[in-house]
Amino acid sequence: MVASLQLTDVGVRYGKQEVLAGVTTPALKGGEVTAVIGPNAAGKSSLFRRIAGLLDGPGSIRIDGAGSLPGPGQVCYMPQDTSVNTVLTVYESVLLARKQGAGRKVTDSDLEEVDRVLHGLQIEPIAFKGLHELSGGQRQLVSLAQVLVRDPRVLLLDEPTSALDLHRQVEVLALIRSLARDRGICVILAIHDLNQVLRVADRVMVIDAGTMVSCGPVDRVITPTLLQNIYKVEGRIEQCSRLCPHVIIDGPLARL
Ligand SMILES: Nc1ncnc2c1ncn2[C@@H]1O[C@H](COP(=O)(O)OP(=O)(O)OP(=O)(O)O)[C@@H](O)[C@H]1O
Repeated sequence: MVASLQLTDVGVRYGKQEVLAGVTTPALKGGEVTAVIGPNAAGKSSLFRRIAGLLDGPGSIRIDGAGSLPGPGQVCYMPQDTSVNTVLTVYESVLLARKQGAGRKVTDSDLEEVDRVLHGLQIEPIAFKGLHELSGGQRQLVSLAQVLVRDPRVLLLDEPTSALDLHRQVEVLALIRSLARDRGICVILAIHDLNQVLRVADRVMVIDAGTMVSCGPVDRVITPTLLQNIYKVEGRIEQCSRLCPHVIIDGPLARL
């Protein structure tokens, strides 16, 4: 079944400080990838933590049209910080993530799913390394494996490619794209690289200073006006040979 997620008037406060208010979206459908963009400290991670049920706050979050609270296992969240302090191996940590809230008995299908995810992310060669022995990029791939293995309805990925080299970024985003399509998962990812957003996303949500300032198809949202208004950078959008739009920084900041 295709998932859907709809936010109505969602907000976040830390104590008395309101960092996000009035976020209302159309129904974000399974099979689609929504990118959340915006300046540092705009409120993107706070929005993710709120959707994942880790923070309370005003507003409603409807998944598959039901209830205002996400049910267990419906939402999987990969935080920005992927540091670890455990002695588990990569394989153990991914299997443990798979079993989270799902009973202790490990079945053949659990093991097959772990193998499938490790293979998809091409991290089989490090399966039996300790988490503490991994590079930053490897840790990020393992964190991704830990959420993908749980078969979520809604997948929230906070900067999932920030530590990856270009080849891995391209591969991981392609994997996320096809998982969304094949499994009908609703994927929302925060990402700063606008060129990757233009390649992977169907829809873009722009958060600026705790407010959603726009939400729509990528080509309508990522424009020279957005570059200027949100990022204070002059630029234009051009298409590559495969007709995918790319941001070209131009003007005084083009060459430093
Ligand atoms: N645990 C916390 N307690 C208090 N304030 C917080 C907490 N976490 C975040 N904030 C504040 O909330 C605001 C939004 O932070 P958030 O992490 O959501 O931004 P972001 O858009 O994800 O930023 P970035 O792009 O830099 O990761 C910031 O002003 C931040 O200082």
